[in-house]
Amino acid sequence: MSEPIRVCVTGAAGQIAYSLLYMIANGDVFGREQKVILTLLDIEPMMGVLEGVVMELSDCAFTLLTQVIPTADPAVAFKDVSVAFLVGAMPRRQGMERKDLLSANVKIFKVQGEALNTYAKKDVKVLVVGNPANTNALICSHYAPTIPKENFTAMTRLDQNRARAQIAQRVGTDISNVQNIIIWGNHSATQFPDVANGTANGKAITDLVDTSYLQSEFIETVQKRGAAVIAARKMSSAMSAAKAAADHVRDWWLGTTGTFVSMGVLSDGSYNIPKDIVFSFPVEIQNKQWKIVQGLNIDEFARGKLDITTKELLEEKEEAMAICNAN
Ligand SMILES: NC(=O)C1=CN([C@@H]2O[C@H](COP(=O)(O)OP(=O)(O)OC[C@H]3O[C@@H](n4cnc5c(N)ncnc54)[C@H](O)[C@@H]3O)[C@@H](O)[C@H]2O)C=CC1
Ligand SMILES: O=C([O-])CC(=O)C(=O)O
Repeated sequence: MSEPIRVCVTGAAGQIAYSLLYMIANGDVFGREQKVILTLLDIEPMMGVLEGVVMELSDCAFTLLTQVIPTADPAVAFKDVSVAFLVGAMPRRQGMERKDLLSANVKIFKVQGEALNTYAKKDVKVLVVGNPANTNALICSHYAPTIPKENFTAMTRLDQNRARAQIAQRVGTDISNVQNIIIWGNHSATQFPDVANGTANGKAITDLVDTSYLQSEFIETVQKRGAAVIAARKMSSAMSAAKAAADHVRDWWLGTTGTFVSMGVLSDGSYNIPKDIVFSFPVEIQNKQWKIVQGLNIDEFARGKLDITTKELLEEKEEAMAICNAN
C-alpha cells in the first residue's frame, strides 16, 4: 500500500460529486492499493450540506479513505493535491446551451487556476467537468502558468461512453466489444462523435451499421444526450457524469492498453486544429502522460464537422478571455 495522495473534488456538495466521491473512495479510480485524502471544496452557503456528505463518507467505512477535509477555502482544498476534479460550477437548465454558462462559470476557473498555481503540486492532474468544460479548462490553465499545460484536461468521456452505448445497442453486442469511437472537439452540440476507426466485435462499425444512421441520427443523439437527460430528469446528468469522470482519471492515472480514449486537451496543431484551444482528441496514455493518436484519416465529412466545432471553441475562447480581462 503506497502513501496516500491528496485528491480535491470541487462542487463537493453537488449532484455529480455525490456519485463521484463514492467511486474515488472505493478505489475505482486510483486502484485498490492507493489510499486517498479527499479535500472537498464548495461555497460557504453549502457547508452544511457538505457536512452531511462528510458524515456519509465516514459511514461508508472505506478502507482506502485516510482523511476528509471539507472547506470553502481554495487554499486549503488545493494544498499539495496530486489530482483535482473541478466539478463545481452552475449546471444548465432546459433550453440553454452549455456555452450560455460561460459568463457565470468562467470566473470560477480563473480563480481556481490561480489557486492551483499557488497551492497544488506542480504535477497536479486537473480534470475540468464544469461547463463549458473545454473553455473552462483553457482558462484554468491560462491562470496557472507554473503548471504544465498538458496537466489540464476537459471531460468528453461522457460523450464517448454515450456513443459507445448507442453503437453497442444498435449492433446488439456488449459495451466491452465496442472500441475506439472518438469524440472530436467541444463538449457541446457541435462535438463530432466519429466511428470511422471504431470496431464492434472486432469488425469495422462502418461495415456493420448503415452510413445514413451513423452520419445523422447517431451523431445527433450523442450531441444532444445531455439535453435529453435534462428534459427527462429536470436536472443534468450526474451519475453518468461521475462515472465518466472516474473513467477519465483512472485511465490517466493507470494508463490505456491498446485502445483510444477521448479527452479535451490543449491542441498542439494535430489534425490542423488551431493551437491553444482545448479540443477533444483521441489519446493513448502511458506513465501518466497522454499522447494524441496520430495519422488517422480525416475525410471530407469529418473535416466539415471538425471545422464547425473548432469555430465554436475559438468563439468561446474569445468570449471567455474578454470576461476574464474585464474582471
Ligand atoms: N463535462 C461533462 O460531461 C459534464 C459537465 N457537467 C457540468 O458539471 C457541473 C456540475 O454539475 P452538478 O454537480 O450537476 O451541479 P450541482 O449544482 O448539483 O453542483 C454544483 C456544486 O458546485 C458548487 N459550486 C459553485 N461554485 C463553486 C465554487 N466557486 N467553488 C466550489 N464549488 C462551487 C455549488 O455550490 C454546488 O454544490 C455543471 O457545470 C454541469 O453543467 C455536468 C454533466 C456532464
Ligand atoms: O448537458 C448538460 O448540461 C450536462 C452535460 O454536460 C451532459 O450531460 O453532457
